[in-house]
Amino acid sequence: MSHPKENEYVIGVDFGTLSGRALVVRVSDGREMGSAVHPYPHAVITSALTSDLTGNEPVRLPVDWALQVPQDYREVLQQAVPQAIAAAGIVPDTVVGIAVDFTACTMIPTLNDGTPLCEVDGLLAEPHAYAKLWRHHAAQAQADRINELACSRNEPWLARYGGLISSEWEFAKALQLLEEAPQVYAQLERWVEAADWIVWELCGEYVRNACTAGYKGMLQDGHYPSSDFCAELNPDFATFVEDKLDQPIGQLAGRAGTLTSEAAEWTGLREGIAVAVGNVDAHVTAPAARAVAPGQMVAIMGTSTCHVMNGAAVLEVPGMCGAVEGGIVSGLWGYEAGQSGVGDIFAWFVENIVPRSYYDAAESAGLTIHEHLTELAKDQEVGQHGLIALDWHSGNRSVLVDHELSSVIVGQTLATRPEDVYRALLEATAFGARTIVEAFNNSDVPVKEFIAAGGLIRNSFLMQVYADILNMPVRTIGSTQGPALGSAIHAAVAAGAYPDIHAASEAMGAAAGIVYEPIPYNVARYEELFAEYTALHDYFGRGANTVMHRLKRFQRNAMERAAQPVGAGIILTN
Ligand SMILES: Nc1ncnc2c1ncn2[C@@H]1O[C@H](COP(=O)(O)OP(=O)(O)O)[C@@H](O)[C@H]1O
Ligand SMILES: O=C(CO)[C@H](O)[C@H](O)COP(=O)(O)O
Repeated sequence: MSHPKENEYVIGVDFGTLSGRALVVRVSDGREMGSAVHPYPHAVITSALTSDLTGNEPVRLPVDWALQVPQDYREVLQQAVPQAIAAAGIVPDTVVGIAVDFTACTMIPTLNDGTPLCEVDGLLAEPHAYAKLWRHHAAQAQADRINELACSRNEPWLARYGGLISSEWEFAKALQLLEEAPQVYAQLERWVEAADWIVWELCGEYVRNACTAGYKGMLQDGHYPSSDFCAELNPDFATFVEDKLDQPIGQLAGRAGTLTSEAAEWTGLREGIAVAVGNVDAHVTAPAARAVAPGQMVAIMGTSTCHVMNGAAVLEVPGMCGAVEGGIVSGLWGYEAGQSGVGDIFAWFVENIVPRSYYDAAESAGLTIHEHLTELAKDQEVGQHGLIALDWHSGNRSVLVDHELSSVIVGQTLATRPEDVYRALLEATAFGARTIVEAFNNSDVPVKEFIAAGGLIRNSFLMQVYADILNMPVRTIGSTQGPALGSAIHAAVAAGAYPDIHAASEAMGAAAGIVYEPIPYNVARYEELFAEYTALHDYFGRGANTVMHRLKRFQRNAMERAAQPVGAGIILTN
């Protein structure tokens, strides 16, 4: 290990849901020098593959699909990295390492050389050949079967996932691919996490990171679910692990390889610099927040929220996403839980429900629509809007692990205004977070601190609502670039500038941000509303009323009917 020099830099690249952000960071002290963002040209594809992709007619997608285009990820390296270097005003040759973090579980089907199937002749118009984004929720039927079988066979790994695995993950998505498009599955050679694919693009080496392999690929104690288990799911799935998934594992902050000449050309960086093993946008943020000790829960609040926390031992937390040894930092058990929709819910509301007049008023006040609605809602008494909402617009990842669930807002009247609903939605996400924190506390994995990172920390009213509903202080991270900074810290270790992630986090982690203390008056009132939230949560989420599941089935069938020519006489099941 060499001592970090004053004029050495690293780059962290955070691949989010809609864009990739590159951040240049000084190795010696973590100073953020400059950054740039590149939005993915195709964003998230949910309704149809357009003709620019298929080269022919558009191809409609069924309900709950969410695809992305891998070429958009390459563009982030080609655009955002050089722009960040220019913004930082540094000499590119002083960059000693690069690391990336990605949304997960975002899966790319590829050939053995890493070529995404959607770039292979004959597969351009095949939806299953594209990247399936983390929030592709169309594999719930496969996830249900995986859960039922694992439970009936008493599979030892199931407890490591709180008793249920999610439709967002590697096995459920792969099984969907096999069962809906066997001809594409036959061409699939590697089933690759996007985090590892982009590292492969950078250094020419396919190294599977320990984080996604553990949380999303069900790798526990060195083993994946057995071929026997996979065969019982579907005989053609028996050799999935050995044929398409298994790959040498790289530990977090390790070096995957060095920058290739092609990637050096794309990024403007020096060939041969260290490329770190890939990581997940949530987990990578813990060192950036200097929150790697057991009991420090970091909530990365953006389009969704992930909750990550270290623990000294492994215990079962019902409905958690997973517990993985070394899943956040080596030497500790990393726990993860999550809410599939948070900022996404607020975005849905402002894009679909808020009237034009509110946009005009926001513009006149020089505010974003979110800021305007927050201003209108923030001085209400707790409960004044008369509403309770469930935060399930994108399903429920924890603690129910069910993406067939949807939202409900109780209490609307003719007097209900947009700001009332907006506030109820903010509160709903905080109630969802409290449900998760309580699941940990009740399982002897106590949450001692709650640290918020991600884009939503800019909303101070929202942070106060979380403090009041959780009844614990909420500390924000003193950086607006938590994941990218976390990646940069990993790059510094991979480049040999620090001996391990603890030392690098200490030297380069962000300063503490604002601490929001709970306000006792609000806490008392939110207690009552949380009891109402929990009653609704259990009623719709734990089987007393399965209307949400039935509505999803109606919707799927109706969509299929709508896609058929009139009089086609199709038979649908429910
Ligand atoms: N002032 C605000 N209050 C609440 N939500 C906001 C506000 N401004 C933006 N958002 C939401 O934040 C989300 C973006 O968060 P961000 O962390 O930037 O993205 P990502 O999760 O892709 O990294 C969007 O879903 C948007 O709806
Ligand atoms: O599940 C995840 C990590 O395990 C996803 O990466 C995350 O939910 C998506 O992140 P973001 O909301 O920041 O785009």
